[in-house]
Amino acid sequence: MSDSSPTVPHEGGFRPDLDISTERGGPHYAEFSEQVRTLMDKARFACPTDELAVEAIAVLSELNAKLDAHLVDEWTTPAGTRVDLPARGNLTLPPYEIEEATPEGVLATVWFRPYHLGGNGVTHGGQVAVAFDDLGGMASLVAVNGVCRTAYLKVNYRSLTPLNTRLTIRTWVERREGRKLFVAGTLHDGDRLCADIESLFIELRPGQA
Ligand SMILES: CCCCCCCC/C=C\CCCCCCCC(=O)SCCNC(=O)CCNC(=O)[C@H](O)C(C)(C)COP(=O)(O)OP(=O)(O)OC[C@H]1O[C@@H](n2cnc3c(N)ncnc32)[C@H](O)[C@@H]1OP(=O)(O)O
Repeated sequence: MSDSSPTVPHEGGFRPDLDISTERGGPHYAEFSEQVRTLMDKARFACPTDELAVEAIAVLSELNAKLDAHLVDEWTTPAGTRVDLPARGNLTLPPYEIEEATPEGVLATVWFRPYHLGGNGVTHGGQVAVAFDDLGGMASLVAVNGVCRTAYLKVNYRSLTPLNTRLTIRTWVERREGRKLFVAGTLHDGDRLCADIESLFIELRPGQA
C-alpha cells in the first residue's frame, strides 16, 4: 500500500487504508520517541538556571530546525501509525499497550508519566479522558470495522489516578443503535476503580469528514 502518494483518496476524517508499518522512522525511532517523552517529563519538573535555559533553547532550536526538513503528513508520520510502539507511537497520548482488541472490547495497560501531572502528584483528569477517548474509539472501530467519532464522553472520576503506575483500562461497546455506539470503560489501579466512562461514538458514513 502506498503511504505518501498524493493520489491516495482521502476517505473522510480518517483513512480506511492506512499504511501500518513498524519500520517507519527507522530502527531508532522508538528510542527517539522515548527521549522526547523524557524531555517532556524533565521540562515539566525542571527549574533550570537561566544559563541552562539558554543552552536548552540553542540545542532544541537547532534540533527543531533539523526536524523541519523531515516533516511528513499525518498519514505517514510514524507518530500514530507505529503500532509496535506504546499508543501507536503517538506522543500526545498517554502511553498504552494493547493486551486484547476484539469486537467484545479492548483491554490495555496504560501508564501516565510525570508530564501527565494534574496536581498533588496524580494524573490530570483530561489525560485520563484522552486515554478513554482513544481506546473507546478503538473499541468502536474494532466492533464495527469502521471509523467512528466521539459524540460525547462523560468521565466519572471515582478515585485518584496515580502517575508512573501500570493501570488496567478496558473499553467496550455496550449497546449499538445503528451508527450509534454506546461505549463503556473502566480504569483500574489493581482492584481500585480510578475512573469509568459513559460515551457515544458515531460510525462515520463513507467519505464523512
Ligand atoms: C490513526 C490510525 C493509525 C492506525 C492505527 C489503527 C488502529 C486504530 C486504533 C484506534 C483508533 C483511533 C481512535 C481515535 C479515537 C479518537 C476519537 C476522537 O477523538 S474524534 C474527535 C472528537 N469528536 C469530534 O470532533 C466529533 C465532532 N462531531 C461530529 O463530527 C458529528 O457531530 C458526529 C460525527 C459525532 C455526528 O454527526 P453526524 O452528522 O454523522 O450524525 P448525526 O445525525 O448528527 O447523529 C447521529 C445520531 O447520533 C446522535 N447524536 C449525535 N451527537 C450526539 C450527542 N452529542 N449526544 C447525544 N446524541 C448524539 C444524533 O441525535 C443521531 O441520533 P438519531 O440517529 O437521530 O437517533
